Amino acid sequence: MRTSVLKHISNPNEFKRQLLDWAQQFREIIYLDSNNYPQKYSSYDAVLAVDAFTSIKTDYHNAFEDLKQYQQQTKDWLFGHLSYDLKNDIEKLESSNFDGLHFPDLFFFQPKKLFFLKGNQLEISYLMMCDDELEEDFENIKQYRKLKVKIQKSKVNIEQRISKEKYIEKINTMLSHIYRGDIYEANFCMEFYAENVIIDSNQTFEKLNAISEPPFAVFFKNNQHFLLSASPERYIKKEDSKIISQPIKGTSKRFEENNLDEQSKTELEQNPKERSENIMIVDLVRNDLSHTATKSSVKVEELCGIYTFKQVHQMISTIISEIDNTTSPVEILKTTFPMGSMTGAPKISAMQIIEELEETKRGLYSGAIGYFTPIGDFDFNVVIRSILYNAQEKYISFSVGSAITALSEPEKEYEECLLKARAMHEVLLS
Ligand SMILES: C=C(O[C@@H]1C=C(C(=O)O)C=C[C@H]1O)C(=O)O
Repeated sequence: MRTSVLKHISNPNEFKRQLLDWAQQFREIIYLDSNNYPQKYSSYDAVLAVDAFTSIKTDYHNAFEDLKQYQQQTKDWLFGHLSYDLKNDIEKLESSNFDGLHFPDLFFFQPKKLFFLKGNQLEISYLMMCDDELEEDFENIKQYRKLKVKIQKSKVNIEQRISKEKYIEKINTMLSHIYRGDIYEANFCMEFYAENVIIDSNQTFEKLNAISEPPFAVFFKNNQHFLLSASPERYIKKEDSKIISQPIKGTSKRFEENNLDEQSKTELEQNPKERSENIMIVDLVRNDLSHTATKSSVKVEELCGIYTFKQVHQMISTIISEIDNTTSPVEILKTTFPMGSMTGAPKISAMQIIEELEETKRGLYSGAIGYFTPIGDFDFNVVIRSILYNAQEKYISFSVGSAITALSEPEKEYEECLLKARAMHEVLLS
């Protein structure tokens, strides 16, 4: 069904830039970049999928079943996204908060043209219907120089959907739910947005990616919908019969001065609030994975590891399990979605309270973006630290959040949100 060719790339960083610039001509684009971040479970350094041959786009009703059928019928590479609101297909929940972006709840496509980069090796894989274009495209990409078209960028005026006073009030309400025993932990998020703006999405992504260099960066385009993501977090990956989930909970500041930076890392590692919020989510993920795991196969491979990124230090745990080969890949997503790190514990009550207190429909923020392989393996990130853009409606949005537990201080949570929002602010205002 596909024709594949291997090429040697002498300058992978330059090639990645050319590849993404060349890709802009297509209506559907997913570009994934792990930015050479050292990690145990990485399959590629970068992947580009463009030009849909087939696709599926749905709201949440019956979405996982539709995706399951689409994946089983195509048995090819599929790239796309799951939005947070697919929770409504899994549980009796609803999403009635404000939405300025209007992304579909679920979108996947089977790309005609695919590129996989690992080290100096590039694999190009084209559907046979267009494999006569492969060599010519490769030559074009190598010589690709972006045309300096001046996009009439507008001044971006970023507003905050929830004021600081209201934020503190809402966190206090969240805390009263926790003291009452309704929940132990919930991730509360708020939106920053700008109206009537036109941005150069490719250039904005390049800037955001350069100042963050995260392992799960994504440039996504579906006609007028864009996601420019600098996510450091993996939601879930499947490699044969092994499932890997890597929730992040626990965030601390970076400092230029080495001593202060080390201190910030140590404080994160030892902080009882950050550790307990991480461990509660590890328990939840263990429970989620147990729905599809073979007996006694759920294991915590790493608990509360500290990882440094350009913008922040993060605490990450790795939970693994084994499945037997009759389990459908979509079933594994359905029984773990939405990811524990963006919801809370217990999950359903946390999602209900989140819906009540937040003011923006999460949509693709707090969802996942990734791919299925032809044999049904997959890899998905968590959509955070991301700019979402509806070019037709000239609307830009980025949300940030943090985990609220009994040990939370509202002022500190507010500061953590601003810290996470800093990179997005910086690139949009520069
Ligand atoms: C909600 C966000 O991040 C989530 C919350 C984190 C935390 O509370 O420490 C860390 C990673 C994410 O799971 C965000 O970046 O917007």
